[in-house]
Amino acid sequence: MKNTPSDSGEDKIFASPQSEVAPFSFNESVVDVFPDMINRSVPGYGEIISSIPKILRHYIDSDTLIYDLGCSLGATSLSIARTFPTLPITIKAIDYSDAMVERCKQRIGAYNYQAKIDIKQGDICLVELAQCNVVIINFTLQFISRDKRQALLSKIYDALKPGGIFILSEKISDEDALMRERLIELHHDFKRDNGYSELEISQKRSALENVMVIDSLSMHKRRLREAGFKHQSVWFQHFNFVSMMAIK
Ligand SMILES: C[S@@+](CC[C@H](N)C(=O)[O-])C[C@H]1O[C@@H](n2cnc3c(N)ncnc32)[C@H](O)[C@@H]1O
Ligand SMILES: O=C(O)C(=O)C[C@]1(C(=O)O)C=C[C@@H](O)C=C1
Repeated sequence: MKNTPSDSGEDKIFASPQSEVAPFSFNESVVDVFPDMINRSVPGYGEIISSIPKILRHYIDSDTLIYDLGCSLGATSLSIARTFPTLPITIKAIDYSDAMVERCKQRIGAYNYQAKIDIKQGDICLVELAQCNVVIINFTLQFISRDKRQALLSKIYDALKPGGIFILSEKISDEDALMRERLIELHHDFKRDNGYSELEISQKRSALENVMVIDSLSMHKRRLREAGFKHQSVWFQHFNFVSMMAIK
């Protein structure tokens, strides 16, 4: 995807030694480099974003309502809107970070499509969801406190119309200690291959500690079942990053 100049910076946030690494936050400096950061940090990110419209092909009609929860700069919403440029679908994109929401609003205006993308600042644990056809949460549940995750998934299940689809992408922690270690090594190799230094990898890791709390795949599966989803599958995995789909 083409970036607008304001968010096309190279991620150098953790490149210099910091005497004390502050907890990671989706602030203005992160927003400036976010597309570069997420593409170089999340294996399969681009493939997930470009595959989601293909998965949704069978769920999308003119009056479809889609939620993109934790939308950041709107990559998922834009990917959908640009794949179906003639359909007047409605996408409600919500993010907690003011900086993300402001930049997302500038970004989505830069393209032509019929979809109405409505971007709002808000906490996805608190917002009310209308009856909808599709809900997507890409790499955001991991930033929500664990004790709120089940309630959020249950709210999503309740909001979906029968036959509606939920897409959940997350970093996961393998339950097998050896595999967990190997997958973390592979992820760090992925970051190295993308130009991050040892210092950048370790300082970001410290910044994310206690901010990004990751679950096992079986925990995600259990939560989806508990929320009411009877049909679920992992449709994508690259190292310790997965995307799941669940149908009501
Ligand atoms: C890794 S980014 C998501 C990436 C995005 N979905 C994409 O595919 O490009 C996580 C986002 O979740 C947002 N976030 C974290 N907690 C949130 C909450 N409680 N409500 C809404 N957004 C939240 C952050 O502000 C951040 O923009
Ligand atoms: O696990 C890591 O080291 C990451 O950098 C992952 C991750 C994510 O999954 O959201 C963390 C923060 C940024 O938003 C980009 C990527």
